[in-house]
Amino acid sequence: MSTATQTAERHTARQGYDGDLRVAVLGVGMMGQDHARRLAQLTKGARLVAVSDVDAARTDAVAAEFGVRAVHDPVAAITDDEVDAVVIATPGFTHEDLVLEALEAGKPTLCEKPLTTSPETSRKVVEAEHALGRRLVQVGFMRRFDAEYEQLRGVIAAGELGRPLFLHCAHRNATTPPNFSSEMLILDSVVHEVDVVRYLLGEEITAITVLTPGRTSAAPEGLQDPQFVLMETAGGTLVDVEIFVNTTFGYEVRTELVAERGSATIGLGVGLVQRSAAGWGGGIAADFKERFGAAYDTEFQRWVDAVRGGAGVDGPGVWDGYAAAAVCAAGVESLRTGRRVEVDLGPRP
Ligand SMILES: NC(=O)c1ccc[n+]([C@@H]2O[C@H](COP(=O)([O-])OP(=O)(O)OC[C@H]3O[C@@H](n4cnc5c(N)ncnc54)[C@H](O)[C@@H]3O)[C@@H](O)[C@H]2O)c1
Ligand SMILES: O[C@H]1[C@H](O)[C@@H](O)[C@H](O)[C@@H](O)[C@H]1O
Repeated sequence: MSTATQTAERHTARQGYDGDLRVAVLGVGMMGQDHARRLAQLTKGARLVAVSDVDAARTDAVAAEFGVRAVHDPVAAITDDEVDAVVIATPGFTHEDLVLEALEAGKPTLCEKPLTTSPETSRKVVEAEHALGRRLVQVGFMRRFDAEYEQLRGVIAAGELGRPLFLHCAHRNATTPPNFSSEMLILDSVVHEVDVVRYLLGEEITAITVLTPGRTSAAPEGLQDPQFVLMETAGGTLVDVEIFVNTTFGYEVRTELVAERGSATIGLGVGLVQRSAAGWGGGIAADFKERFGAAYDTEFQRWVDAVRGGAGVDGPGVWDGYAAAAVCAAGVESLRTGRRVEVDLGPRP
C-alpha cells in the first residue's frame, strides 16, 4: 500500500479533529500570504503549521514571518503527517495536480478559484472526489460568504419581488497583474459572476455570449479590456456582466436584480452619482482584499469548522468549480468566435 493511500485511509477514518486543525498554505504569493495571516491570526480552531512555494526564498521568508515550517516541495507538504488540511493559493494552472494530490492523500482542501482551468480537468477532480465517497474540496468562491450577496439571495428566495428577470453585474478592477490575457477576464474574473449567478438563482447557466467593445486606453497592449458578457439561465433570467479590469481608479463589484415587482442592488454604497479618480462621498475599495476581506474571513472560519466537524466542506464544492469552468470555457470560445455558445454540463455524479 502506498504511503499516500495509507494517509488517505487514516484521514478517511477520522471524523473530526480534537485539537486545532493543522493547515499548510501552498503558494504564498499575494493571496497565499493573506490567507496564511488569516489562519495564523484570525481563524479559530486552526493553526498555520507550514507554507510551501516553488519559490524557495519566498517560502523561507513567509515561514520565518509566521514562525512555521518551510516545506520546499508542495507535494511533500500535502502528504506530511503533521498537516491535516491544505489551502491552495497557487496559480490556476497548477490547481489540478495539487488538488488531485490532496484527494489522494485524503486531505481536506480549500482551493482558490478557479478549481482548474478547463472543464475536462475540473471533471477529473469531480470524479476523483466522487470515487473517494466524501466531500473534501471546497473552492474559494468567497462572494458566497459576503453579507450583501447572502442578503440578495434571501430577497430572491423570499419571492416577494417575483421572478428574477435580469441581473446586471459590473466587475471592475483598478489594474491587472503582468501577463493577464484577454481570456483571463473570463477565466479569472467573470468566473466569480458565473458562480454567484448559480448561487443567487439556484439554477444553471445554459449559454454565454461575449462581446468586445472598444478597448480602454489604460489596457496593456493586446488586452481586450473591457468585455461585455451575456449569460442565459435555465429559468430564463438574462445576466449581463461588464468586466473592466483596468479602470485605474479602484475596485467595484456590483449586482442589480430586476424582478417582476421590484429591484435590489448590492455593492453600490450610498448616494452614488459618479465615480472617478476623485472618488465619491463614501470612498471606493482599492482591491478585493478590502472589498471582500470579511467574506474571506467568514469563508475560512466556516471551512475550518466544517473540516473539524467532519463535514469537510461548507460552501462551493467541486461540482460548482466544474460548472464555472464549463461556462468560462464556453465564454472563451465566444470571445474567440463572437458567437453565442451553449453550455451542457452533462450528468452529475
Ligand atoms: N478569491 C479571490 O478574490 C482571489 C483574489 C486573487 C487571487 N485569487 C486566486 O488565488 C490564486 C493565487 O493568486 P495570486 O494573485 O496570489 O498569485 P501570485 O502569483 O501572487 O502567487 C502565486 C504563488 O504560487 C507560487 N507557485 C506557483 N506554482 C506553484 C506550485 N506548483 N506549487 C507551489 N507554489 C507555486 C508562486 O511562486 C507564487 O508565489 C489564483 O488561483 C488566483 O486566481 C483569488
Ligand atoms: O484573481 C482576481 C480575484 O479573483 C478578484 O476577486 C477579481 O476581482 C479579479 O478580477 C481577479 O483577477
